[in-house]
Amino acid sequence: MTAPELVLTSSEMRQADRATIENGIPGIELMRRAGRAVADSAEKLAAPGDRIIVAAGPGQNGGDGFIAAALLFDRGYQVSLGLLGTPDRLAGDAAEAAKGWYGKVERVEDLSFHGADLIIDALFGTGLARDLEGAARLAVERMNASGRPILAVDLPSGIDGDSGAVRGVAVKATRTVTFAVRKPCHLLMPGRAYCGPVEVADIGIGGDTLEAKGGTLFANHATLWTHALPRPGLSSHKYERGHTLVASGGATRTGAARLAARAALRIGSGLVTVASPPEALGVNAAHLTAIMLRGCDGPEGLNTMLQDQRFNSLVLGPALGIHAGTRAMVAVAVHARRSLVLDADALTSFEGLATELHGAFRHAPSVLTPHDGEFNRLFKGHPDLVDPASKIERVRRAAAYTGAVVVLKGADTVIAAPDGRAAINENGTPYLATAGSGDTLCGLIAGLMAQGVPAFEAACAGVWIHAEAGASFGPGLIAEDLAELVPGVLRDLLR
Ligand SMILES: NC(=O)C1=CN([C@@H]2O[C@H](COP(=O)(O)OP(=O)(O)OC[C@H]3O[C@@H](n4cnc5c(N)ncnc54)[C@H](O)[C@@H]3O)[C@@H](O)[C@H]2O)[C@@H](O)CC1
Ligand SMILES: Nc1ncnc2c1ncn2[C@@H]1O[C@H](COP(=O)(O)OP(=O)(O)O)[C@@H](O)[C@H]1O
Ligand SMILES: [K+]
Repeated sequence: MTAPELVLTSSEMRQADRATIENGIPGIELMRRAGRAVADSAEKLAAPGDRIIVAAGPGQNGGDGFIAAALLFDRGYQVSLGLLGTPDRLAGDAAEAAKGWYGKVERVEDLSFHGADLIIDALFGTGLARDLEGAARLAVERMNASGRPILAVDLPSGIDGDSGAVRGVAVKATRTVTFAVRKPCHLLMPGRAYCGPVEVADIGIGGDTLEAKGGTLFANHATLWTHALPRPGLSSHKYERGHTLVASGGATRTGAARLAARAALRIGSGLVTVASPPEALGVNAAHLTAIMLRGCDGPEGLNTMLQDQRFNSLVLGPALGIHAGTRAMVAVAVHARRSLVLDADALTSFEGLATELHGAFRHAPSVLTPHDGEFNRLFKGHPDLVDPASKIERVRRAAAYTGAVVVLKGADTVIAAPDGRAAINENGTPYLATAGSGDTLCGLIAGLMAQGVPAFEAACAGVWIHAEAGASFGPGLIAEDLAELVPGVLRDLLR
């Protein structure tokens, strides 16, 4: 089976580079391999003899640019190179690399990018330390304004490697070539949108080294969780496939729960029941067939229902109402120690009260699925959770704080577990931004947990399957479609 795709932060990557060097591959050799990968990638974007302009920065990213420039010159391209700063400031491997470039070293300020068939952006990589200003900023703005194709070395200059944020201004790359593994900025927004297609070049940093220095952050693909997906045995019966309970809102707010319930059933939960306030039983009954329905009056009603141990997975939140009653239902669910997915109103009801959730979810598999607004409301007053620039860091901290797996939704949904594992999702589509889409996601995750899938794997799989379903439909997608698309996605996964 293919291993999960590791993603390394800038500091983890530096450690992996260092370990590789200590194990006997000199830094300059790594840089030569990186530069060769850049040259090879450039050739895919250029025609023989084309004019290629390399913008090199003051660090090792610039060093990669010098190597690529020399190789491309040898391969018959017309190459010019402009440096940000002066050659005497180059240090380490970059200084060594610069010695192999026999052409003129221009000032990056003097380059005219309009004449280029291809620009190679080797200004900054993982060492970017502050916002771009002055000559660096101007160079990036001029590269972007030229309208010429740009190949970014490691990552588009101006993008923060760990957070994917734009530091003042950033190169809009046509394509990016990175080394060994992808970095968070290749998957997180807005960075991802600046990269173009990302090519990962092997420069000889071993899998063991990458695993040892990273090992907790992944791209969210099937390789991460497919082993955990439920596969019913020949003699399975429905009670072995779990029983998901979804709490419904009042008479005019019932659709969200039914969307979640339907998704739980489609993902394979053996039974699904909607727990409905008495006044909403009629409207729920009018719309449910395979899904069962039970009257459930608030926290006491839920407590009574949960005496039945067969309800092993719960969804609370969609359209449940923002009030103390919802908080009390969450308390009942937590006390009952069932697999639990909390979304929407169940999260917003704790606005400013996050301390009540501190460590609350340690004792049972639990998943919180906020979008940015819900996350910021929930953890208001906790700058350590809300302020970090990196989405990965925010989600990891929230998971550690609550003891739950946290899914921070968006175009770049990040899933993190209290033990530090995290995954970035990338197969979504903007068409998923439609009313009720999040409710469906809750049902998918709860339905997987009902079948015994651990919380982190259930959350990662749920997010991916949800996104895959949405992407397979595309324009015109409405939340009702999502659950119906799940069987097709599952069929491919379980093949
Ligand atoms: N041996 C290694 O570690 C390898 C490193 N490689 C390359 O090395 C890169 C990392 O190199 P570095 O750590 O030197 O970092 P960078 O080359 O990304 O940038 C660091 C340099 O830019 C300056 N700088 C940072 N932010 C600035 C700003 N906003 N305005 C102006 N100057 C700024 C710093 O003072 C420093 O001189 C990677 O992205 C990759 O391209 C590759 O050659 C593979 C091997
Ligand atoms: N631009 C986007 N690209 C990919 N996925 C998106 C995008 N915008 C929203 N989504 C996904 O759509 C879902 C919306 O959920 P949510 O905001 O809770 O909506 P609702 O409350 O209407 O159900 C989430 O899974 C989110 O990750
Ligand atoms: K770059």
